Amino acid sequence: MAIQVRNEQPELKESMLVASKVTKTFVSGGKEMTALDQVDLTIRKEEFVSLLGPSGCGKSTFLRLVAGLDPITEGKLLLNGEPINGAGRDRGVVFQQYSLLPWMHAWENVAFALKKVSGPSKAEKKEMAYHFLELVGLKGFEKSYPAQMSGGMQQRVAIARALVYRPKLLLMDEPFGALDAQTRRDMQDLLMRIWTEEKCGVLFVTHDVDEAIYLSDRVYVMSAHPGRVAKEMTIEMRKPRDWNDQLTDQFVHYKREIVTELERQKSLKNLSLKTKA
Ligand SMILES: Nc1ncnc2c1ncn2[C@@H]1O[C@H](COP(=O)(O)OP(=O)(O)OP(=O)(O)O)[C@@H](O)[C@H]1O
Repeated sequence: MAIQVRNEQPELKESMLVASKVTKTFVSGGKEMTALDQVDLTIRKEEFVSLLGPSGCGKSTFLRLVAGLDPITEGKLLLNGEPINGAGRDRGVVFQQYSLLPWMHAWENVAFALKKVSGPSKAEKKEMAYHFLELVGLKGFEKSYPAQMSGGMQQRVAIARALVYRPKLLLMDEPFGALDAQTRRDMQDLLMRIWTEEKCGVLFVTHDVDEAIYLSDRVYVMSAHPGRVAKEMTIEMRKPRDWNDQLTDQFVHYKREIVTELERQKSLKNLSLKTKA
């Protein structure tokens, strides 16, 4: 049953993803550990939202909750008004590790995501895989094996695989973390182009402040352990952006604000570690 969002919160009404007081605890070695504590976060339709924060603050945990790979412990996590209850084709996920099947061609890796989809024929699924490989700039490499491709190319295949069933929300967990600086920049521009064409929402986890500002409509900065939302910032720079935008006063202003918050979180974390010792 769809949960009604209260009228007095219009920003929640227009959001495709609503996290309200989401808490996640893990039990490990007989001890309970709170990874996320009352996280409030929204993503509007077709909005690009990044999640930044110190290592271990729960960014990946949050993304896994939205992907439906783990259940929340407390709070509300709604996608289009419905509680998230397991994985679904309305969400595509890209991790840092490409996890392609090495014995399959690039196109077969993409089409594999459609394995359980009834409707399109085998030939149509192949056509869809070819279409998305072209979208990510891999026309001509459809029959390459993962081992014959660079890291950047493999990640393009993984992105094509996540997009092939046209998810409404793309979830990306440090997708460019393993790539060299130049490939990473190319992939950021590719992602911006895809986002413009595919018009899906994006939840993007990264450690890279420049990357978050460059790509996002909004950035959330999380506090160190347990993860809470420490700061939310709207990036009011026109899109699509290009590299010159990173040299503007506006960009530097956003960067200063975010880095200051990250440093604040780091010192709070160190203080709490010292107090515990
Ligand atoms: N399955 C699990 N069982 C127990 N603890 C877990 C599990 N998954 C994550 N955690 C713990 O939850 C906390 C948050 O982890 P998470 O990986 O979400 O952080 P992160 O912000 O993504 O870190 P990083 O930036 O280093 O990738 C960590 O303390 C981690 O050890």
